[in-house]
Formats: sequence, C-alpha cells, structure tokens
Amino acid sequence: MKLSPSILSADFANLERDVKLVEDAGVDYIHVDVMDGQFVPNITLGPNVVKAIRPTTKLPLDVHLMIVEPERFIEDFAKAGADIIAVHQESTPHIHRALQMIRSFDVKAGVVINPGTPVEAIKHVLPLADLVLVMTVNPGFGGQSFIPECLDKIAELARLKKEHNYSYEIEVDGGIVPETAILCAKAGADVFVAGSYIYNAPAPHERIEKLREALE
Ligand SMILES: O=C(CO)[C@H](O)[C@H](O)COP(=O)(O)O
Ligand SMILES: [Fe+2]
Repeated sequence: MKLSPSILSADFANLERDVKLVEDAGVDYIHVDVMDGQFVPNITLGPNVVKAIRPTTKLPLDVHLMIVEPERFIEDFAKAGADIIAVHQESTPHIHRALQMIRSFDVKAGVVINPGTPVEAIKHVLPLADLVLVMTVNPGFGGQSFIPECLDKIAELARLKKEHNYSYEIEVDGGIVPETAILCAKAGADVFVAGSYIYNAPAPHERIEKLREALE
C-alpha cells in the first residue's frame, strides 16, 4: 500500500516545507495535480513548478495531468522531472499514443478515468500502463466527497490485472480518508492519493499515520 499526498491542498507559498513534511512522515510518492481551466474548471500549476519541486525531494513525483490534449506537454513534464505522468482517457482522442509518448521519455505511464468513464474505455491500453488512476471524485477540486460507485471499477481493474498478469498499480484519488481508503483497499487499490485529509490538518503526519493504520 502506497501513499501519495496531493500538494493541491498544501500551502503553495511553502511547497518545499510541505513536501518535506510528508516525506519525513514516510510517504511513497508526491502527487502533483496539473489543471488547465479547460479540461477541468480550475487552474493550478505547470512544468516550472514541477521543476522547482524536483530538487526538494527524493520521492517519485506522481504527476496527474488534467489538461486537454496532454501530448502537447508530456515532454515538458518529463524534462521537468516527473517520474510518473498520468493522462485522462477523456482528455485526448489518442490515449494510446499519449502513453507511448510518456514511455519514450523513460517515465512511468499512467492512464486516468473519471467517475463517469467505464474500465472498458481503457481496456486496450492496459498493457501499456504502469499506473491506472481511478478518480473517486469528479476532477478539478480538493475536498470533495468520495463517490462509492467507483469501487466496482477498482475491483474490475484488479481482476483484469490478475487475469492478464498486467503490471500496473491501481491508484485512487479524491475523497480519500481512512474509511474510504479501507473500501478501496478491499476492492484492490495499491496507491492512495489524499490532499485535504492530510494537509487541512494541524498535524499532517498524524493524518498520514491514521491512513497507514487503517490500511494495515
Ligand atoms: O486530482 C485531484 C482533484 O482533481 C486531487 O488529487 C484530489 O482531489 C485530492 O484531493 P482530496 O484528497 O482533497 O479529495
Ligand atoms: Fe489528482
């Protein structure tokens, strides 16, 4: 079980401090949410911020692109130091090409599906995926409520992984707190993104501990 805190809910004026805080608490990845104001109704950050964070941590940077036609920026994020780049199936007519492009930069390739998108939509690109991210809220904002209907998709992805011996990790993102993390773990999730639960707290390391305890 891996934890990937989302810096979407961190203090953007103190990103180095907030990344170190969770690294010291023993998390596995740093989740970076990139939003363009088109694919989702919010704007966050671009490759320059990924480049700035890169030297502040040894942890893999798990970059979640919520942008239209992500192919235009894959090279920039790879060169900025992303270790994983995840692109939405809904954001491009060429999801297969986008995943190939990510791999061509020696970066792990992730494919993401929104709550309204079935697993069937990514079935044919699963052999190319190092990570499959199941959104458990509609993307765009932190602090939303978990959508339980997404649990079936986690179980389906876990079943397909076993059946075909695929190597992807199953990641969940949105509304993750100890109770929902347990449900996702039972369904077969491997990586847990949490933003507001970790950062909107006086002691983020205690929240990380609570998530770990729940998952153990
Ligand atoms: O991709 C995202 C939103 O689109 C974020 O990673 C996600 O929402 C994390 O925030 P929270 O844990 O507060 O739900
Ligand atoms: Fe995310």
